[in-house]
Amino acid sequence: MDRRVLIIGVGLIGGSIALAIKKEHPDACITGYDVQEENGRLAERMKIIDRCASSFQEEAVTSDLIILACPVEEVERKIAQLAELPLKPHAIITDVGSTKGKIMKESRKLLGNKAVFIGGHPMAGSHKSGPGSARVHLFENAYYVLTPNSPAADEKLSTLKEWLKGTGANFVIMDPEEHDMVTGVVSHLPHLIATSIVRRVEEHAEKNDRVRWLAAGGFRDITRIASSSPAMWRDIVKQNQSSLLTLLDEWMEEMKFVKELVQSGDEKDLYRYFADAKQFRDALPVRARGAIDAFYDLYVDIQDKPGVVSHVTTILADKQISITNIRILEVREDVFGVLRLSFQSEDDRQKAKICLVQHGYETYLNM
Ligand SMILES: NC(=O)C1=CN([C@@H]2O[C@H](COP(=O)(O)OP(=O)(O)OC[C@H]3O[C@@H](n4cnc5c(N)ncnc54)[C@H](O)[C@@H]3O)[C@@H](O)[C@H]2O)C=CC1
Ligand SMILES: O=C(O)C(=O)Cc1ccc(O)cc1
Repeated sequence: MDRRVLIIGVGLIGGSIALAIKKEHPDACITGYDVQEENGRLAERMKIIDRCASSFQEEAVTSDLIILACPVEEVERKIAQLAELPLKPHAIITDVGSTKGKIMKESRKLLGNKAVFIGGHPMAGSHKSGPGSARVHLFENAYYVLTPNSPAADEKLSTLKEWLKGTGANFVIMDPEEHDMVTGVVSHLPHLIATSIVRRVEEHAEKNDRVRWLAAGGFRDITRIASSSPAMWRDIVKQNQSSLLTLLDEWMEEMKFVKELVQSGDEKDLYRYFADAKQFRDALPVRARGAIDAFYDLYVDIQDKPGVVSHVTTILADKQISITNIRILEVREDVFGVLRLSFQSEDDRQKAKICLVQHGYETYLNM
């Protein structure tokens, strides 16, 4: 197998793919190109990629594998630009974009080229972004959709799977239109709904500050994804417009039904509505590892006292527990804030929890 890989867009997904490729193919030279130069440099410093380049065109013509890992509108533009280049005859071009229909249509421009295009979408990720959040295990046990665009691309499927073996993902071939409808149902529409819930709550919070304090538990669970990259989601909605319009019509019907249910107050119907949803959700398969589990975060309530943050970090340093990220998240009525500590492993997170609790801190695994 040839050994030059180019990743265009070294953020959460590009960075995680780079780590997974390196794990299985340590000899491969992985170059990253990112329009935000600091992301490329950070990925290089973190040894996520071997080197970063300042022009993707120069790198593309000598690469055996090109992975487009930028927002999906940009994936389309990059395909058109790559189609103009004298790419290596056996090169494979793939992407990781959350939509496939428009990208696959655009990929026809590459058919005149001897390189092949195989669309890709790892069905795992997070609301975090940037190379600092990249994780080698992000895609473990997740489904990874592949959409080859030609018989020549079919022939290269096994080579691409070999490159991506380190992801630990389960590959599945899908038709691009079916992909966009299914991801519309399970990912893109839920994202719009989560975001709209946050916007409703924000409006209420402007009138009553207590809304902010009480926005906990369930609200946080169903709106976590609303903290994702706005640029990425702007592009997904633009690319999957037609599926989303159909799904939004269905959603409005569902809300009409819910309104009638609430209005009727019928105990049996209300119970059934919740029970049916619980039964379906409880039966959904759970993934053993990866995605959100790859982020070992611990939340700690901290009081408004000088030196409290350094007290927390000193307790952990004394126990030789490394923190990979630290952030003060929000202000509540009775406390100064919530500290979010990120660790490299579940083991570190559990150790940190135990020693912080011993020192009287209140900690949570989720917010
Ligand atoms: N975040 C997630 O959970 C998942 C995202 N995806 C897809 O992966 C792709 C990347 O998303 P993330 O890694 O999450 O976002 P990210 O924001 O972490 O990384 C995207 C990177 O692309 C770079 N970029 C933007 N425009 C560029 C351009 N013109 N040329 C070169 N680089 C450019 C950005 O500077 C950034 O570093 C998107 O297409 C998204 O739809 C797929 C599965 C999961
Ligand atoms: O954060 C989460 O739970 C996600 O669902 C992440 C995600 C975002 C976009 C995708 O195309 C696939 C996965």
